[in-house]
Amino acid sequence: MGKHRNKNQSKYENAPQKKVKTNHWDQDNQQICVVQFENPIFRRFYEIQLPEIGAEEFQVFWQSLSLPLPVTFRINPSQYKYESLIERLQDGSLIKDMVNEEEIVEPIREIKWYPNHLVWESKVPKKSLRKSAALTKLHQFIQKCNSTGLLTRQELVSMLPPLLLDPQPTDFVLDMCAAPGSKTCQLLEIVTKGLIVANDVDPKRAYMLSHQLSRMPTAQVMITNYAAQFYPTLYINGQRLQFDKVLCDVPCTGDGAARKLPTRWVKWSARDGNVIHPLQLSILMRSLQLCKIGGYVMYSTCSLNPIEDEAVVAEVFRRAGFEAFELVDLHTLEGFKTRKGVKDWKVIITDDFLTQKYLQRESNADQDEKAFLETVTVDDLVYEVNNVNQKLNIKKLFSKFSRKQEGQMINAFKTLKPSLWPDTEEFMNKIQIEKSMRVLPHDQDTGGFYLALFKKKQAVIWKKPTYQESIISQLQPIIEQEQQQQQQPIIEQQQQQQQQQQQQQQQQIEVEQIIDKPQSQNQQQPTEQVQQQAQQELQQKEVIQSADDIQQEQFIQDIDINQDHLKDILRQSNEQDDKQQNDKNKTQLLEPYTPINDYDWKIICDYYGISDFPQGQVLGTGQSLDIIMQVNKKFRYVSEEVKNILFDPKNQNLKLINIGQKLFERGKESFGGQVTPFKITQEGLSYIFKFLTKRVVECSKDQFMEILQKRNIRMGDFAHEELKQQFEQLIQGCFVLFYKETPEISEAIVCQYYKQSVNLMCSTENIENILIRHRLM
Ligand SMILES: C[S@@+](CC[C@H](N)C(=O)[O-])C[C@H]1O[C@@H](n2cnc3c(N)ncnc32)[C@H](O)[C@@H]1O
Repeated sequence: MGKHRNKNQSKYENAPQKKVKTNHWDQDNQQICVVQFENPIFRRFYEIQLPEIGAEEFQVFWQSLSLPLPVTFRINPSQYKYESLIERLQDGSLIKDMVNEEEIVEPIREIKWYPNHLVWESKVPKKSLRKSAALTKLHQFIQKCNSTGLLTRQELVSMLPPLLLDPQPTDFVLDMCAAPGSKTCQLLEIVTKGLIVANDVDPKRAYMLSHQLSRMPTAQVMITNYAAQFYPTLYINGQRLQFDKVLCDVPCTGDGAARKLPTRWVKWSARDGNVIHPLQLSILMRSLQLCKIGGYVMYSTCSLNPIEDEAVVAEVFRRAGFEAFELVDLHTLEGFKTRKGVKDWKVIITDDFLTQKYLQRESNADQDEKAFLETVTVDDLVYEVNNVNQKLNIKKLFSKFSRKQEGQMINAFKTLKPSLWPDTEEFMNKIQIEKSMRVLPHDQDTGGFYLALFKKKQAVIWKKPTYQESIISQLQPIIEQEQQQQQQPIIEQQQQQQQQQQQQQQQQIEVEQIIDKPQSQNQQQPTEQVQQQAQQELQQKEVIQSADDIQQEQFIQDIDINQDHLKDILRQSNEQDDKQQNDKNKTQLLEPYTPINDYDWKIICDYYGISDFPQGQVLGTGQSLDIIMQVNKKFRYVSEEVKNILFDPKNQNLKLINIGQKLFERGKESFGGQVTPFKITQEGLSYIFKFLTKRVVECSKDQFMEILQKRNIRMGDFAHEELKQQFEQLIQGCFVLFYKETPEISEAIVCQYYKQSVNLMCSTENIENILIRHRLM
């Protein structure tokens, strides 16, 4: 380890350089810029981190990172008649209808390793798909189906975490970093009866997530807005809520997603991974606490940097030991090529290490070290630091520089957590890191991805981690020892002070931390009294921690936030945390959700002839205000689980973005001065339809489809006399038109009868959803 394969030249230098360029909208400068898909520092980094792939393969890997991604989508199995779409794709009839016969490309193919024929791919990249006249229809069809919820367009690798987390319909699932929500959607397709808590620290993104989910029934969903590393313990029926599954799709540098994020090529820096590692670690630690014993936590990133991946996984084992959880083997998808989690990697402090100067240094290996040192500047001191000796050398190097430069060195060191470094091979074998999964872009023409699945076996108690000898925790005493040797004249006095300090520090550590760390030989043993004290503290803390409910360490406060594009993420996390602390002392700003008041409920029930529907699960906010005439009033339907969480007195001031499914709303329309009674929402219809005994009109399938296509019908022009009479018997207002497919299944749509016309009261997407499904059948 630590040896470079070459002197002043990358082993891949002779390989042809690609020059892919693309226009890209630069958010920061608000202008279109040309992005070149090449970045030598980025490339050099991965040449170092992926030694297991040879030069030739590296070239393929590298080139694949700059190619556009294929379009992939997943059919939503919770949609009625989704099988018809699969059949039409399988027999090719759907494509034949749309694609020009002369088209040479295979327009669409099934992803065989994904279960139940749900995932399909078009090799024609998104851009070409839009431009190609022959494929325009196909593209429009995919877009339409996506907006109506019949399918979800999602990158292939991004489907892996929910797939391998294997949620069950009745599971309680927590999605820690959920926005913009493609993985939450995937969970929602399966978890139809349990609970999904989807969270994001960024309120704007959390609202995007809410919008994304609105394509599907969501009574079992709660969207929250917390910094995940400080996610509060939730209670349900007075009991601590523990999740069956936790998805921990953390914020990352995203370099595995460089194929779809052109800015990664411009802004890439080796330091970014080092900077974001502590936040990723703290989110994973909290996820492991919130999971129930016997449950699963999926950790994933779209970065191939081991510091964001295996280093984070290794650190949770160092902190929790080997008993609390274990890694689950993820290499189980037949026909899908995966790579094992790596046991070894390099820590690069800054990008300069990857540049020419360092390489020149390597080429002059026999040059006198001292002479070389005279020529380097602090910016050149950027290193792969894999053991104490190398680290000491850096310390020596830095010690030659001026104060300002030393300041820079300290800053550089501050970003370095010992957990960035790989542990011994023995340790990595013990945690079975190879069970975690890497996906390289060129293996299957996808993005790059990393996944690790944990099975929780016991309550997690975080301990002070111990690092292998060579890692940074051992650095301080050795440096001090060196300094002592160099400064003999003042040594006695300093030694005494130092010893005292060390003793005090040692005592404090023993008392404050939960320690099961074997003492290193040069550390002093605590006194008997301190041992006793530590033991008492340990017992007390175990009681608290075995409840798995401790406050997280403030990892992020150590983060150096000089990284431009990570700043926002980290600042948000900090702000959210501050806000969370402040919020504790404030009363809640938003009116809380309460069950629908009896007055409105009676109006609704009388109007639609509803009985036996659980009033307690229909909730609204601001109900204390103007109960009777309030316009734009909305009521949402939540599952029993969501209701029980909301009304558990132990859950105080929940930071909610949204809950459940919008079910009733009162618009501004009025009929002869009367406010419209509440209309049912099309999305909520699936929950309430079978409880309606009034204001429902049955028709034939043909009549239904005719009305659906016309959208507005004037009674004067309407040919179906019998149906017309049924409409005319309605008093003005909302009603539901339906036809019966089978005795159990009906297709239904929310309409409004208004004077002499019938209008559909739902979105274009709602209408398209039904029309497409019928065209497919
Ligand atoms: C990789 S993206 C998640 C993608 C999402 N799982 C999906 O499939 O659509 C990471 C998300 O984490 C959020 N985030 C960043 N820091 C966070 C924190 N401390 N707690 C919770 N969410 C955070 C970001 O706002 C971002 O939406």
